[in-house]
Amino acid sequence: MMPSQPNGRTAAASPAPADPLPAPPGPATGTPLVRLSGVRKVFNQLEAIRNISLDIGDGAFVSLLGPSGCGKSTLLMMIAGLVRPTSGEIRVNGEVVTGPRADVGVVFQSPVLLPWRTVLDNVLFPVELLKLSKAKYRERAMELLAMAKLADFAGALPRELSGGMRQRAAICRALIHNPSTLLMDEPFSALDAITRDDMSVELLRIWQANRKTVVFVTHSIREAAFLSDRVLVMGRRPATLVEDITIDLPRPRHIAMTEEESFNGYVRHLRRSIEASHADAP
Ligand SMILES: Nc1ncnc2c1ncn2[C@@H]1O[C@H](COP(=O)(O)OP(=O)(O)OP(=O)(O)O)[C@@H](O)[C@H]1O
Repeated sequence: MMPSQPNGRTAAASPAPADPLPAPPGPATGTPLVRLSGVRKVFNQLEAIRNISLDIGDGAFVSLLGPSGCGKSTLLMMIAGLVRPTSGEIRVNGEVVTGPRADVGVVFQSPVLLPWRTVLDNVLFPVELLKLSKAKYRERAMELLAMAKLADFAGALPRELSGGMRQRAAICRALIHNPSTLLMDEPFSALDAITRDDMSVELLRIWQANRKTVVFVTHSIREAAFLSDRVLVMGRRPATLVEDITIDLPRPRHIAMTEEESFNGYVRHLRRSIEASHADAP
């Protein structure tokens, strides 16, 4: 039987931000970074999400896993402040979410870079939206691009980049203003299998260097098991959380680990959990 208790890990100290923004809260405050209380979402007559309550600890990597249409993106967009819950409450850093927040970065399925801007200017775009000084953030942008192995492409236009490179640039853009929380909605789903594996390892490297709290939406069981500290399995619509599974595999993780029995045990367990929760779906 797999362990299925909430993850209580706290983050290592974040590197000092190279900007004047308030630093993310330190570890072990006792307060979860993201808290959902009785969250429900109804679209017209359709109940998409039913009564989800959930705490996500500071620095955790948590995946929302479930089949297409179960409500994963809706839940993520509510945490991002881009969709309002019908009832219930969402808090990030202790504050009720009422709209998009500067301490939350979002990475969408498609990288949506502005085609006429260079990679560097795309990464700096949130800085402009937040009316912060671009000059102050330039160095940080170059550091992020170097971390994402894109330093040589800072002056390139998005069309000169591969899909994987564009998605890495979008991740840099989401990190530029040093948000404490990174929300990712199936960011690798358009990539081929090899690039997807490479990007997963890359994301874990970036996450470990920056110690963000990550909420990652996927319908890939393997991807969820490989990346996460904790996988939340979502049941069919109206979505509820059917299982909360701690992935107790060592870090740093390497793709070779996906061939090990311990990894495959988690994959089998997650698959059974999804199958059981969707067995009587119409
Ligand atoms: N703006 C909207 N208006 C009406 N219904 C919506 C809206 N957004 C989502 N829904 C419905 O809510 C349900 C959940 O959709 P959602 O996109 O959150 O699922 P998902 O699990 O992310 O799916 P996928 O993996 O295919 O992206 C679906 O039945 C969808 O049709």
